[in-house]
Amino acid sequence: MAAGAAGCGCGRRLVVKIGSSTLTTSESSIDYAYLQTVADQIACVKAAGWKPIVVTSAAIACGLEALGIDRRPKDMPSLQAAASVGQSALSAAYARVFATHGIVTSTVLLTRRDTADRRAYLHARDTFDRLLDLGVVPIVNENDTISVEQIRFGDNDTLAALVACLVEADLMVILSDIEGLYDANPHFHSDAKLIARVNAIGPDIMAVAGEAGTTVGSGGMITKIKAARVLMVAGIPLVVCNGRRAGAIVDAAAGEDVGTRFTAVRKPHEITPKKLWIALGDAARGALVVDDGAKTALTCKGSSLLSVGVRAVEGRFDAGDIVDIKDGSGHLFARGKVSFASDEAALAIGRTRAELQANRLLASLADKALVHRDELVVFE
Ligand SMILES: Nc1ncnc2c1ncn2[C@@H]1O[C@H](COP(=O)(O)OP(=O)(O)O)[C@@H](O)[C@H]1O
Ligand SMILES: N[C@@H](CCC(=O)OP(=O)(O)O)C(=O)O
Repeated sequence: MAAGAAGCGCGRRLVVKIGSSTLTTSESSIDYAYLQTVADQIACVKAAGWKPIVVTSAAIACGLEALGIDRRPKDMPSLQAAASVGQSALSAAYARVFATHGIVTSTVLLTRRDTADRRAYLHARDTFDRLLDLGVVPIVNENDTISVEQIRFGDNDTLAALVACLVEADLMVILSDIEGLYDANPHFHSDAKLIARVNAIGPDIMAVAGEAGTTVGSGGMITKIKAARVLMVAGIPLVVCNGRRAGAIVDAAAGEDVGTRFTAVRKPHEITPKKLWIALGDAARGALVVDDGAKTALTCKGSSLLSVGVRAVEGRFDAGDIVDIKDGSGHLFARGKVSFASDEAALAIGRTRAELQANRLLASLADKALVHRDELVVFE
């Protein structure tokens, strides 16, 4: 890291996500010396004008350490209890390392539900705005202690992407235990090569990230790619790099070549709070498989998805649920809020508007798009 390499951030917003596997030692306890180096770097980019937010994992690891539990339990109440113990220790550790630079930190614990409706979303955004105005470095984690399956993100890559979109960040950096995205998991493929830049996420990129991550972390590379997919829609660059590399945050903020940089080449689509919720906020209840014509209409023309271009309906869902939208080869390229329940959709697919109108049972579906473009997020 060169002196002054952080460049002038000029009030630009930076979200730094630190994964469990990076923040913990091989014994799964918090690496406090490492945490200090993170604070040193964040103080450096802050001094250069950036407004940083840290999304941190490892409350559970921290709690297990404090409770003297060696093996990570599998049941939710034990994990939630560990998170409850660990989160305060984690917050205190961050407060301590940042205090050495005279920086005040705050704790922000979020669940999916906190961003589910526009009001909650705006409240969260106002709080971040005020904290950043006050010069505070917010330390964000999922509220693991109260999050149950339906309202939890589970991994912090998704949470960090949500925070980055919420605050309209200028850059997000994921500090992981690996140099970046490789063309195969290097833990299993010794000849795997680092991919320095990704400009589009197609089936090829999804395929290389398919294998599971470490036992400490919960996301692996696939959740980072999914986060990148949403950030690309929002026009926010993402760097995934090795958090143990000296000066990683400073170099990533300065735009130097470090790890894998994901950038959207096309003009970013507008990502509204509603679209962000569709992209990240809720698990998909099913999927629609579309033909090539429908894919082109969605990706190139910004059209709504009409029944006529849908080839198959997967899973059971109600009107208003979130569904994945895949092409004929199974590649997920969009998500949306569906206007019909799965049984209605199964009857309507492949039919034109005129055919729906002519059918007494299906006529009520003729005037609605299966997924309206205002409720559709296209990743390509
Ligand atoms: N193509 C790939 N390139 C790099 N890492 C990969 C790839 N596929 C799977 N992985 C796995 O993802 C891991 C990083 O994810 P994870 O362990 O969840 O870390 P974190 O705690 O930083 O989120 C790597 O250590 C590696 O095992
Ligand atoms: N919220 C959890 C961390 C979840 C987690 O491990 O996420 P990740 O680092 O993205 O694999 C915790 O603080 O323990």
